[in-house]
Amino acid sequence: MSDITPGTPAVPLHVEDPNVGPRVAFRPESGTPRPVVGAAVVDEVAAPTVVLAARRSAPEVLAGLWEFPGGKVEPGEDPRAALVREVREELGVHIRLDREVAADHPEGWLLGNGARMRVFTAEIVEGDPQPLEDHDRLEWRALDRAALQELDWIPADRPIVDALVELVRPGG
Ligand SMILES: Nc1nc2c([nH]c(=O)n2[C@H]2C[C@H](O)[C@@H](COP(=O)(O)OP(=O)(O)OP(=O)(O)O)O2)c(=O)[nH]1
Repeated sequence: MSDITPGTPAVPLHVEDPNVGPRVAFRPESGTPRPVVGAAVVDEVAAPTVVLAARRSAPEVLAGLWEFPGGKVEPGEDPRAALVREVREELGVHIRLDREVAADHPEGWLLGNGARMRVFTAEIVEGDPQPLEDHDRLEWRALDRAALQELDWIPADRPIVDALVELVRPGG
């Protein structure tokens, strides 16, 4: 007889790995996920030619994928202030935000976990970016759709990359 009882989640919450013992395989976020902010850091907001992509080193499920540096907004924190803070923590640079890469939703782009992310273009006003936290590699890439999409982005970021290229296109 099956040991599955009504109400048992379809996705197991724990898996047994003979090498490391039980671990959490997938834990849905409870409640509303915290909003996320990301920075499309360009060389110069007035005439951008390249954007800074960052490769995640953690968590395991995202490691190796490229993203916009940034992170979660703290409760009560202004999203733009949160983004400046996150980029300082992660890359060790101070940025000045410019335009929003607008989504078709005021709270931003839908991410894989149901959170929404607002993305802003930005330029560095102080410091030399280094992968200090959460990333193992940074790369300046031409603001060209094909060149950017060659990277292995977090899937939810691909439409944002296209929108960024459109936004910074002369006349965009
Ligand atoms: N920073 C960033 N996060 C992204 C992007 N695309 C995307 O799906 N995400 C997801 C990955 C994470 O689930 C979430 C951001 O969480 P995070 O781990 O970077 O946040 P955080 O630095 O504040 O870290 P913590 O509070 O969880 O320790 O958004 C992106 O381009 N940039």
